Amino acid sequence: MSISVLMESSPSPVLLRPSIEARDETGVLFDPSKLQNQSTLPTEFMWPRGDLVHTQQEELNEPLIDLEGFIKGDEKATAHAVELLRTACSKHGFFQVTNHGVDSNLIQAAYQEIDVVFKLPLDKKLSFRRKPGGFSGYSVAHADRFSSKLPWKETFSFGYRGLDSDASVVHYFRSALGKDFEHTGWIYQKYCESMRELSLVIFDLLAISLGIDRHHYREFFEDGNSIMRCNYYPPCNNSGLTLGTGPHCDPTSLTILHQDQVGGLEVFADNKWHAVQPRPDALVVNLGDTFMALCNGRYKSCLHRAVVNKERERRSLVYFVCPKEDKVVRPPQDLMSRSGETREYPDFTWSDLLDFTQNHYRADVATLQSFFPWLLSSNPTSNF
Ligand SMILES: C=C1C[C@]23C[C@H]1CC[C@H]2[C@]1(C)CCC[C@@](C)(C(=O)O)[C@H]1[C@@H]3C(=O)O
Ligand SMILES: O=C(O)CCC(=O)C(=O)O
Ligand SMILES: [Fe+2]
Repeated sequence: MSISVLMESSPSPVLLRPSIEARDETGVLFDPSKLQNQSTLPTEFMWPRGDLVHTQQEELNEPLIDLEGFIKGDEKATAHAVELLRTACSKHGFFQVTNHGVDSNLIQAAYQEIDVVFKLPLDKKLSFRRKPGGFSGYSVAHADRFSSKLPWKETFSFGYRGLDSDASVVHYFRSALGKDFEHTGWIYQKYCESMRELSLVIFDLLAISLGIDRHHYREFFEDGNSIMRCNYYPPCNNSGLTLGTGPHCDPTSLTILHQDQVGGLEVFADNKWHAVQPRPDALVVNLGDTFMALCNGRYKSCLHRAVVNKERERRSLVYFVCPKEDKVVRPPQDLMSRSGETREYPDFTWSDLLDFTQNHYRADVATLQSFFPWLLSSNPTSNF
């Protein structure tokens, strides 16, 4: 089968276009296995110079936060972790955690299953591709959504319902991929459960660091529905001209990411891009736009991107924590009343922001700035 990127008559770098069926005659699609052998880069994958600016050699002086003491209730270790977290979140919204309680065998198993999924024949992968407007499923370079600045990656995403008593991830794999994928489903079910548990620990630490009720964010997110995404970045002959994932802040609340040993994740801090060295024992944590709104901008949504590699394929496992769709996102009363701060952002729901990023706007460095005028114009009675 020959698949290449869908073309359209008037390419638009930012706006979404209506999704088009994979083999529409108006365009061409990409077959990822053929693409990586091409010597020239299709123009759809070229990124502007400004987005490709080089990485600093100096590593980011990011904190590595050991969670063991906090999880065990050790006061001194907690105070130390809180201090590191507060500084990092105020500066760039990025840190790594070790002794996080997620079984390293489970992480390894999740990588094996990534390979099971991405090595499937393309027509099988397309049978569970992302449906227009949704976020679950397989995607090649998001070529059905965008026409330029395509990311050099294949992705596979699915939802995870917290408080999940009916193994929704396993159900998804069984219904979308088939019953042969039940084992894969169970690995990701367990992976998401572990990530959820860890996210609640991190929310406790974030609340302590902001001086509010320790369980405030845990309670807010306990019934949330999160998104799990597996990223596969094929090697690229023209790695200097494209990006695996362009510069962006995650619109979600908290992102817990594991990258393989190839490396490629970069974080923007002190006005430069910094490579994040892969650490098999660590999980990368990014704050997203929704958390920034939940703490009235005290902490930053982390600006990051992923570069691609000339020789080696790369994988990452990303768990995006989201509130329950209809919950109102607003900073806690005790944060606001104590400081006398004014509100930085209007109220919104995750369902609105998700709709915005899946149907109206491609998430980037300025999603929130673009979201609020859109939200207010579609809902003029909003309370801001
Ligand atoms: C709600 C989401 C939209 C994206 C997946 C999750 C959180 C991160 C977003 C994303 C990764 C930011 C960069 C652009 C994007 C289109 C991508 O490259 O995948 C974004 C995701 C998406 O809209 O699918
Ligand atoms: O693959 C990576 O390291 C980064 C991916 C990412 O930022 C994302 O999926 O939102
Ligand atoms: Fe991201």
